[in-house]
Amino acid sequence: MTLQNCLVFLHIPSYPTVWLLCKLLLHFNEDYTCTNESFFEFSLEWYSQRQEMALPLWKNLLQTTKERILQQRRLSLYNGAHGYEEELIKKKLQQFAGGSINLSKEDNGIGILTLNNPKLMNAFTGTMMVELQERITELENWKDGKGLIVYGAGNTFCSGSDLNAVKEISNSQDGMDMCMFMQNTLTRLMRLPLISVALVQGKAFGGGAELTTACDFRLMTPGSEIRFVHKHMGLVPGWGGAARLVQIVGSGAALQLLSGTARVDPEKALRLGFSEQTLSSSDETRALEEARAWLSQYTEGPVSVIRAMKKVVTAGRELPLEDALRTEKDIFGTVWGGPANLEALVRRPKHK
Ligand SMILES: CC[C@@H](C(=O)O)C(=O)SCCNC(=O)CCNC(=O)[C@H](O)C(C)(C)COP(=O)(O)OP(=O)(O)OC[C@H]1O[C@@H](n2cnc3c(N)ncnc32)[C@H](O)[C@@H]1OP(=O)(O)O
Repeated sequence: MTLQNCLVFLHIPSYPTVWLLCKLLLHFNEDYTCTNESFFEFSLEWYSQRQEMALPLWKNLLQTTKERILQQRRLSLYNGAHGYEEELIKKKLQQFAGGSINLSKEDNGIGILTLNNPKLMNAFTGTMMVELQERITELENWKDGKGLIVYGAGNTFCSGSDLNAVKEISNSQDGMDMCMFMQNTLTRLMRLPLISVALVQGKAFGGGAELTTACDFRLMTPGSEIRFVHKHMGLVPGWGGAARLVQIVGSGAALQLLSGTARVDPEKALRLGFSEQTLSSSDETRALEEARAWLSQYTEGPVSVIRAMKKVVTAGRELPLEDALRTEKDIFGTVWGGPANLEALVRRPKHK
């Protein structure tokens, strides 16, 4: 990290600590590179040794910035250490154009994410993969968001990667890059502090089936089908679908669905606990309305509480017990004595 990067990265162009930062980095020539963490460890060490010099503000800034870096690291599954160069990968993916990923954020806190490439059964082109990441970044920054419905245009969900693009990136490096990009993206989707539902109409095949596993819930319309067809492609899931499927239905059922490329219709999905409900209509508009109604029973209530609820469940699902408990404590602290809590103490609701 050079001095310029440091300053830009730390976003502290005006603080007096720029002087301190320059002092520190003067020890190193311009080409000094460091990992973010080693830089902050060194800085903290350097300043803690010169206690009288270290401005409390500077130490707080460093600590906050370090936490932000670690948070950013946590958000991203892969990074440079894994050979993951995101900007290069995005450039490559953008060579395969077509379709779009649309997002509408509604006043009631429900987002509607539409996979829009109906001519190809909503198959994911390279630009759609990049747009999916852009929409998820928007959702990560949507502080009023409580719920999300993911569905496909043209009354079908998604038939996986666009096979025309797949042919062009069939070499190992490009395949691994696409795999890491989509795993990063779907992990961020899964971790959104919103309650997410995949509305499955028509077909959810291959990567499309994997996308359904990155949502908290699945709702299916009559006649719809989820199918992990990877074996027929000489593949295993690459977008994280296997790891998530095991968590949802258990390893036995997951192995049968993957190695048997079973057609999962709404009845089978209910039996497996893979789908929450079979909707009554397979009409696109009515199915979306039914999905909204289903989701609203869980997103009713203060946005801060709904988002905190998803966060504690994510912690319980992903962290070792003691870390999950500590995270729950921290999240509890954000709502205890908050506006919704205080208002409820006045209202004294009866839970009949
Ligand atoms: C990590 C997994 C990931 C990867 O490896 O990168 C993948 O997801 S690989 C792709 C896995 N998906 C598939 O193999 C599905 C292939 N498609 C089908 O099996 C069928 O299309 C269908 C989904 C069962 C629907 O069949 P049907 O209703 O008969 O429609 P058509 O087959 O006529 O499709 C209409 C139109 O759409 C094109 N199409 C469909 N899927 C894809 C796709 N994945 N990539 C590119 N194009 C696709 C299909 O070719 C038709 O177009 P035209 O031939 O121009 O009419």
